Amino acid sequence: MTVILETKDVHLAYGQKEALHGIDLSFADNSITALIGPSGCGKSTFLRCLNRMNDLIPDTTITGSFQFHQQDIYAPTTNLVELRKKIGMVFQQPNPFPFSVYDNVTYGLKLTGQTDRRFLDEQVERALKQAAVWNEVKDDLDKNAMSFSGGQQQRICIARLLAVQPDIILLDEPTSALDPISSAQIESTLMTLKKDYCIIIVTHNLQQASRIADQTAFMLNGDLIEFDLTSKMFTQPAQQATSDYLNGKFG
Ligand SMILES: Nc1ncnc2c1ncn2[C@@H]1O[C@H](COP(=O)(O)OP(=O)(O)OP(=O)(O)O)[C@@H](O)[C@H]1O
Repeated sequence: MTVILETKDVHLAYGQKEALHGIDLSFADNSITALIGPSGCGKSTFLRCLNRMNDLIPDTTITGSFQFHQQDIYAPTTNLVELRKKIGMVFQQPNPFPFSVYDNVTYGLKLTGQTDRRFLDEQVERALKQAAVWNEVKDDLDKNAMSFSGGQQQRICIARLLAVQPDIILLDEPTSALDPISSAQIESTLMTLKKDYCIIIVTHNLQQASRIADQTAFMLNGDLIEFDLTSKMFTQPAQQATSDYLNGKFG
């Protein structure tokens, strides 16, 4: 596995209040990393730093190093549209655009000027197959994406992101709004996708982290407490706080 994204000494403050106190993490290709920790510990804040979504929040100060391949994510020359194509994000609530499945999945490609219908058709099929939702929507590509179930909408959103060929997929509690069957389908989709992508997922569901993540990072009050192979952390955590959290003593 090759590390493609590395952060060092990441601090983030909302106004005067520091929410991240120096986070060092690295993320490898072809792997899933889970970010876990109690509510308010900074998981989503950290995740949003990785494709500069926090830039949209006023009065936010971010310092530290973010190396994606050999590129500094926060360099003034970074093209944010390109960055977010390479490091895409899936949110807690499925958020398809209120138009057809086809137009959702081709949205990013059309933004880059792609108009060749055959190419777009191929990409729609590829992305929906990769997101494991093709069989359920292939006869309804013209139907409004919002008319599908929550789980299907979430996989359509994953397909929308895959269409522009990202390197990294960020997911912020992607299954917490879904029923158990839809959640299991998303988990299985992610397990397949990790063969081709680097996946970073924020989850409150410890069983989900233990099922799908190769590495897990445990955060607490804006600090990174422990980062290790999931199999190791869940059986032999190095820190007492990790053990207490995994055993449900707080959180
Ligand atoms: N836009 C914002 N403005 C000000 N403070 C914020 C903002 N977003 C988050 N915070 C604060 O930053 C801290 C970390 O929040 P964050 O949402 O990153 O935690 P989290 O671990 O993802 O929590 P949860 O699991 O509940 O989603 C919290 O104290 C939160 O109140």
